[in-house]
Amino acid sequence: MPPPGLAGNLKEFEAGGSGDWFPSAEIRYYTNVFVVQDDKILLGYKKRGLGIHKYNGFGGKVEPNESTLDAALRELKEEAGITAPLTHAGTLLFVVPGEKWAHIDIFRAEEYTGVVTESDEMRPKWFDTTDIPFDQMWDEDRYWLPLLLSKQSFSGRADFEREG
Ligand SMILES: CNc1ncnc2c1ncn2[C@@H]1O[C@H](COP(=O)(O)OP(=O)(O)OP(=O)(O)O)[C@@H](O)[C@H]1O
Repeated sequence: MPPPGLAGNLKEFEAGGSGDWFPSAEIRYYTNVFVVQDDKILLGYKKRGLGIHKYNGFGGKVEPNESTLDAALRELKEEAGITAPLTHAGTLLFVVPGEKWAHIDIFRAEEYTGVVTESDEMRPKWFDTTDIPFDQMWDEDRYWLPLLLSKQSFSGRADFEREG
């Protein structure tokens, strides 16, 4: 069974839905971009804000009147200083009690232009794909990042308890 709220149910989901699977919650849209070249993956060490002190792809909130792809390109440029042709890799939904739901579109790039540059928000670092620092990443990344690396499209939902 597909994760609730995904796989074709987006229209009902956005409308607030009904029944057990669709508690009324506002949704916030995010992007996340991973550059993969040969056996290396580019991650960023988050210096401030949501996910501080974790490694992640480059991304952020989709602004009003901006497409998800445009948002992904903008954040990649702002946070890592590069531009890249992006392929949609998967979609994730994160649910935290009492917070807006986070809908994250994840992209993969295999080439880029520009010079990888540290920003106020992110310190970029290349890792071997066999040595990804999952213990310094969001807990659920270990489940779907291997799918991104093997180019299998994915969708998933993770429900978190509140910190503490
Ligand atoms: C809960 N599980 C999660 N697992 C993995 N990644 C997660 C995540 N929850 C959020 N993310 C990512 O974290 C970044 C936050 O971005 P965030 O700094 O808030 O956005 P933005 O750059 O717009 O911030 P400013 O408002 O400019 O500070 C963004 O890439 C988003 O995709």
